[in-house]
Amino acid sequence: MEPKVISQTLSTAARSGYWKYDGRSHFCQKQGSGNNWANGYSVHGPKHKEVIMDLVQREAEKCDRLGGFFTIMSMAGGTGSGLGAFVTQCLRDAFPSSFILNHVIWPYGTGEVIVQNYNSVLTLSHLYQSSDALLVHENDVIHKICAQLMNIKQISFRDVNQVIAHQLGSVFQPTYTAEGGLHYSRNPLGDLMEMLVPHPEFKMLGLRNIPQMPENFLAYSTFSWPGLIKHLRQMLIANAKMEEGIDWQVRPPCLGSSIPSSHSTNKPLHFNTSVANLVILRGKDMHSVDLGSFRDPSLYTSWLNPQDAFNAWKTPRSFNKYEKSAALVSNSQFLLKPLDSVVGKAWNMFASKAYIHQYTKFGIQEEDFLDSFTALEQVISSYSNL
Ligand SMILES: Nc1nc2c(ncn2[C@@H]2O[C@H](COP(=O)(O)OP(=O)(O)OP(=O)(O)O)[C@@H](O)[C@H]2O)c(=O)[nH]1
Repeated sequence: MEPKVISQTLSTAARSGYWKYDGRSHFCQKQGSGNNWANGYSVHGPKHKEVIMDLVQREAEKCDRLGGFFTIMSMAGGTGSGLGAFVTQCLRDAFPSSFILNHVIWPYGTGEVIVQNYNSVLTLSHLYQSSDALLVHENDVIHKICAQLMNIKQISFRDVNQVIAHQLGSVFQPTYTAEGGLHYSRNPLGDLMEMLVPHPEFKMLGLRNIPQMPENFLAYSTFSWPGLIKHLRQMLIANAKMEEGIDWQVRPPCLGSSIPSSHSTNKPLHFNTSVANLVILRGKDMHSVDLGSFRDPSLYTSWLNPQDAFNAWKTPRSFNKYEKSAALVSNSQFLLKPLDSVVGKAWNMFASKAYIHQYTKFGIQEEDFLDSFTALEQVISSYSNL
């Protein structure tokens, strides 16, 4: 929201020499939302709706074919979270048949904004109503990747953002989306939703990729597809966010029992059950890769046909100097623990009515909080019962 931040972003893009923002395509105000969701959602949102939506409309009209909207926002502050949730709702109203994917930055677990759990609960519950899917990046996880895989000593947001950008690029750079296809997808957002979001109750998407290492290590490393796929699959089922420290003991539950898996009590602890998965392979010989291990029905919930639950996109073009690389977007139980923790912490604060007056003064009532808690408890319960 702040002019300094916006002008820095504009000039960084222009300086890159690769691309720049249209000089008129930005919006800022003198002040942000003071880490208050209600301020962003109930004050800044309605006040600036017209200007913001005019800017969006102008961009949309430039498109021959509008694929949809991809928003980038944090949950812990007031602007990304509150204004972001408000704008997402406006997009849904103004473009009812367009795809909306919200890229959401999950705050560090500790030491940031005191009301971050309130802001996160309000953001998630509102996005769950108006968005098609939420692609989540946890700052703690990316920070760990910077430290352990990228060998960065003093980690800044710039480093964190570079890893996030790499991961997003590994999904959204052009690929062939049809089996054996030779045409790049023209509708990546739509294809992504079609493959990963088969039910509106399950909208949480997570992203993992392999390999990830400092650029100067690449010249000395070789990778085999079977090795990469084996690691990526174990990262999925053991819910490891990076290739280091994977728990190799985690195994899929045995199938063949007569009890439907959703009612099964014998699921191994820590096994990460999926609704759907999408693997994206980039680099040479990708056509020969055997992805059978991702088609294993025991990885998935019982209510979806396993054949529909797994898809792969491929391209022979290597990505970002990696000769071979694989990314996995999954709709799975990966976020259950962090979600449960955020909701639990927010609930404890709410029970003692801490800081609630900061929200009621901008028109967000206690009932709004209760509705948000209920909505997210439902999401937690749905994912738990996969
Ligand atoms: N990954 C990443 N996270 C960021 C970055 N900047 C801020 N955050 C996270 O965003 C949260 C804070 O929200 P901000 O985005 O700074 O706040 P805002 O949306 O501008 O809202 P106000 O400051 O209240 O106007 C914290 O969880 C930060 O860790 C960034 O450049 N990269």
